[in-house]
Amino acid sequence: MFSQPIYHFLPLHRIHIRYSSSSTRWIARKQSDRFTKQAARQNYRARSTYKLIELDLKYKIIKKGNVAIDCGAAPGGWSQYIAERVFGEIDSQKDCNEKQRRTAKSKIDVQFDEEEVTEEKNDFSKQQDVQNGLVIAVDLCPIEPISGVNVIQGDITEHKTIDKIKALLGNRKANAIFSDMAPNFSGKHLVDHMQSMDLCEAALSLAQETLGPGGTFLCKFLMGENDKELRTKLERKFRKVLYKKPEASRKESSEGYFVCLMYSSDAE
Ligand SMILES: C[S@@+](CC[C@H](N)C(=O)[O-])C[C@H]1O[C@@H](n2cnc3c(N)ncnc32)[C@H](O)[C@@H]1O
Repeated sequence: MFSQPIYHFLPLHRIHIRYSSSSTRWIARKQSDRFTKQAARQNYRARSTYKLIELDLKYKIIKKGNVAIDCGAAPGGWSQYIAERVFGEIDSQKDCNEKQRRTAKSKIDVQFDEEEVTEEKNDFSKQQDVQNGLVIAVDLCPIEPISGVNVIQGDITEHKTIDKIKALLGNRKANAIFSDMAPNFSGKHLVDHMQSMDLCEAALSLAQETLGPGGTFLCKFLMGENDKELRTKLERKFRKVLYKKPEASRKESSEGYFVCLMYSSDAE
């Protein structure tokens, strides 16, 4: 008699979906999280945008007119913010957002400490202006268009993706390379850690091909036995390498970020 499932005829409030207790906790946590709410209010696609905002406010990574590459960019929160900085929307067209962002800044409560790096760090970026700005977002998954952002759907570990990035750069070098890439979680910490290390290596290899002198490299990694080795490698290429866990990064997550400042292609 019924060609469609019975719940099509029930009023919505009568439908009870059974969630497992871990899903219920996940939904509750997501709904109550202040960064999730803030992202919804400020139209950022991901709560993780506040990790980048905290690090950018602290280390002044992104400047108007910069060339920036965002690896593992989907759904696009980081790229939205990077584009706002690069094309200057935060200072001009989006006054309202700027006001909100100042609130975000005060809420994030960034402590400037002795590690703070001042304006002189990225001389290369001072030579550029807004018209020259270029933002490239790369991900395995599709990304809904973001104003001013060049999207490449591809795997960062593949040559053809690197070639597409280089084609967009032309003869320019990047001021900053970001990687918020994360593997598909297997649930086995060692496996996830090793895959995360591979993604960091792929992003670093991109940096070695495309980052200009004095440039910044910011990458997420899952902590584990090999992260010291990665850090040592980074220290050979960057004048300063800092480990950071931004406030928006969940305490229970094993992720951390390396903020690498002042790239030198000749260093070893
Ligand atoms: C945590 S999400 C990034 C969120 C993003 N920063 C934002 O603000 O919207 C991690 C992303 O890394 C991407 N990713 C993982 N491996 C990748 C690879 N080999 N190449 C490109 N992207 C990759 C995933 O598809 C996923 O979208």
